[in-house]
Amino acid sequence: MTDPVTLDGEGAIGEFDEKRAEAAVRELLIAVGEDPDREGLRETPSRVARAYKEIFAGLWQEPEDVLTTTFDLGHDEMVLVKDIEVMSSCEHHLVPFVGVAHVGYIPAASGKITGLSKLARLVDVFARRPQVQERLTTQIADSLMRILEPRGVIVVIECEHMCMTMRGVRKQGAKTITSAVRGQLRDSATRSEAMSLIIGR
Ligand SMILES: Nc1nc2c(ncn2[C@@H]2O[C@H](COP(=O)(O)OP(=O)(O)OP(=O)(O)O)[C@@H](O)[C@H]2O)c(=O)[nH]1
Ligand SMILES: [Zn+2]
Repeated sequence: MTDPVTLDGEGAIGEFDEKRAEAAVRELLIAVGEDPDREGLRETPSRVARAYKEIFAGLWQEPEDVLTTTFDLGHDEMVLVKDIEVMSSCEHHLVPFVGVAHVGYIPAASGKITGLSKLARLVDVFARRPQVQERLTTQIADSLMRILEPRGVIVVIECEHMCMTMRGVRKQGAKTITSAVRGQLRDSATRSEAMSLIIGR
């Protein structure tokens, strides 16, 4: 079986190796001083392996897989879906970072519009990988620009990082906000309109 090889966070090549993941979790349990053969832990390596397969499912998906449905509605004003749940994993500590994403775009005059749910699916494709928040934000914006060819894109993500909460600096409630703005949404008036829609909850 080919090892999954990540290319700068651009996804994996090869299958998910469940047996290998299971063996690694067993090793980790031993390394932290646990007994992986005790009753409560006996099934844990296989459970964790299956959980990782789900949590990192985005490694085996491409944005093109989800941005499939496009319509021609003749709508060329901003479309914004806000408060899309984000559940991702920090690639430095492999613990979750969670929060919301706001994704907006301005279709080209005779351009492609996608289904609203597809924007949320797109967030998941990139969130379900070992990530940093900045790259997650950029990948969503750049794939929308590439696939829908809109006049502009804005992506704002607000997350709390468990690696800052449950360990390390241990600061609960700190939110990290990242944004990526492309095309016409870089213009200050358009950008302000988008930001006021995002902030006005
Ligand atoms: N820029 C960025 N940093 C992140 C993200 N997720 C986690 N980090 C940071 O990655 C850094 C890794 O720092 P290191 O000094 O290598 O690791 P560490 O000793 O575990 O750091 P501490 O978390 O400060 O204990 C930490 O400052 C984390 O807060 C992210 O999405 N973006
Ligand atoms: Zn972290």
